[in-house]
Amino acid sequence: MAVFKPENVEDFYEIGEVLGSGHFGQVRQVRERASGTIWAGKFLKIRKNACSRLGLERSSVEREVEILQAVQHPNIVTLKDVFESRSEVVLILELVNGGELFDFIAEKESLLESEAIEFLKQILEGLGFMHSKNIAHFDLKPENIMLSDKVSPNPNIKLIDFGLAHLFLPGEEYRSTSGTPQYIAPEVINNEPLGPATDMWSIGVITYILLSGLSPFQGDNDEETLRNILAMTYDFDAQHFSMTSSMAKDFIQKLLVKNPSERMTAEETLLHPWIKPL
Ligand SMILES: Cc1ccc2c(c1)c1c3c(c(C)cc1n2CCCN)C(=O)NC3=O
Repeated sequence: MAVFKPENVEDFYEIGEVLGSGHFGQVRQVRERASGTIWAGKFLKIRKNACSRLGLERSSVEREVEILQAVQHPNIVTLKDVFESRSEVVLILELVNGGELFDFIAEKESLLESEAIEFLKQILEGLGFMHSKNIAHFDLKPENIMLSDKVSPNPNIKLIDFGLAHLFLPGEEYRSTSGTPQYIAPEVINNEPLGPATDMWSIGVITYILLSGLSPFQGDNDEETLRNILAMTYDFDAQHFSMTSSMAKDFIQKLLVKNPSERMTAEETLLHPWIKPL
């Protein structure tokens, strides 16, 4: 069982404003007392006993920590420290100040293909590194793709939030129906075995959104969205894709493939002519 620091996190960090919250707990700005450096503290409520339904299983937090410790890469947020009290685990994470890719797109409606390619190259470098270590993210979406800063012309991309990530043991079969409807692959909906290819479907959806501002399968509610995914009812809306290159559409079409084994891998995407022109 992993041992996290039993000291009180507030002895080492001054707790600041809330940056975000979710089913897991909260993410807050924290200031390291010794150095003044600002980090992101992810405060996770832990179940006190097997019967309680509130909070996360400690084992799932251990898994997230183990995965974060295994993937040190310029495009993946780094984990600095872990503290534990009776009912809470606190992950001290690299602060990524530039906000979500989601907001960046919202402000610009959609991106130039050259801008989208620069973002995707970094996302795929980080993802390819994770997949090479048999780790899949399983919650890729614009909210979990952060920009290092808001000002530089081509900000650094960081993948965050490994709460649903999984480290595959050789030959292991893994199923999960977690994730966000708009971005999940058909095999998730069908409760079939998942793998790194499941992340690649999400990349196809994210690319479609980056280039058009539209979400390919989104329906009026989650049920309709899931039906659209299984029916593969997406097209390149003439109004939003009239200026999009055929290479870009080919890239998306090679990811939004129902059979996971026929989808491009992260490595193959980095060699696709749209991403890596000859
Ligand atoms: C400046 C800012 C604003 C909101 C942030 C973060 C940083 C942030 C961060 C992280 C996570 C897991 C969630 C975060 N959130 C919550 C929203 C993420 N989609 C993280 O790991 N580092 C962050 O900076």
